Amino acid sequence: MIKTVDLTKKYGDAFAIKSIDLDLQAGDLFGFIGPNGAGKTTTMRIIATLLEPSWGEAYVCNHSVHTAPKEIRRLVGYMPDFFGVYDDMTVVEYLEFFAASYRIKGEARRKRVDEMLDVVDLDFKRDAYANTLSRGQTQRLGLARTLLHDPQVLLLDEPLSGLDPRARIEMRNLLRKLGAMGKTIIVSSHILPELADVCNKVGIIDKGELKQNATKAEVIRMVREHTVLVIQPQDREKMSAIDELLRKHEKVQGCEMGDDALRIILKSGVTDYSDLPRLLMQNDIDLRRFSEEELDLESAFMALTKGTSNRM
Ligand SMILES: Nc1ncnc2c1ncn2[C@@H]1O[C@H](COP(=O)(O)OP(=O)(O)OP(=O)(O)O)[C@@H](O)[C@H]1O
Repeated sequence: MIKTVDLTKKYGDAFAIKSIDLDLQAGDLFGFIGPNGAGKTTTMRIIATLLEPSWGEAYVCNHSVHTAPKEIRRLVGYMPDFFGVYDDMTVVEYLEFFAASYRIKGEARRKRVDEMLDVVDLDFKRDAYANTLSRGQTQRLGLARTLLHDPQVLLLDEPLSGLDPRARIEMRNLLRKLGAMGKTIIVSSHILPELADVCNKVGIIDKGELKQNATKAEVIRMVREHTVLVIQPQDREKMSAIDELLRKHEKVQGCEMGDDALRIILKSGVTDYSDLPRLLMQNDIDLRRFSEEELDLESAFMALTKGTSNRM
């Protein structure tokens, strides 16, 4: 659906983005994550054919941005991070205005606008002036506008930015809904936990370079140097016995005692720990929990953009 090859944009001697390779399939919801100035907007604007790359290729449904920008514009809906609304237009008028610019006419236009108001849950504001909407409602209106021509691909630049917690939840649900409609979506953010929930693929970009580009689970796995196990015995009294047994085990680097479970940090590179539960059971320790600790996307991001994340 979306493919970029060696996509590069330079301003003078400075690289805004450097050799970005993306490959997204229909239905992918790609979280494009990076600090301010990392190159997210530049990448999306090139894919939307609003900016020319210095070199490299970007394709949408096999159409190149160089040779088929018109076809791409029909397929893509781009929502910038900030957009103006006209002071003297109601929500319905605003959407009808943009629907008209897509040459959607008459009854079909009214129907389309109503459908979009329904999708973004803004029908109750249809007759309100667009400039009286809250930030969350304005973002939803922007999304409705982006959806008017029924694009297959959505490029959403920081749609969560500036939203209060409730509006973020609503926008996240909306992203899920659009994903379920089969759209291919790139959504940029530096707000990580919110995106982690909704996307299936993640690209981490920093200083114009794509540091990781994989499924969410793969990114997390790649940055974890040590596997960490969480072990909880049936009997709390056995915690120190576990500590004693495992602390000196050849695969274990260290043990940390918690309230009712232990964190066992394995040595770097050790991924096979299948002998450990057996060892514990041979020593009469019944287990309530024995699992690998999950690393969240935010920690993975911090590990990958060390030293730069303070710019966020
Ligand atoms: N017109 C321009 N002229 C010169 N440099 C530019 C121009 N547009 C962008 N840049 C630079 O390119 C880099 C990438 O910018 P971009 O807007 O793509 O980042 P971003 O990840 O979208 O950041 P943000 O989250 O702040 O929107 C930045 O260093 C920026 O200063």
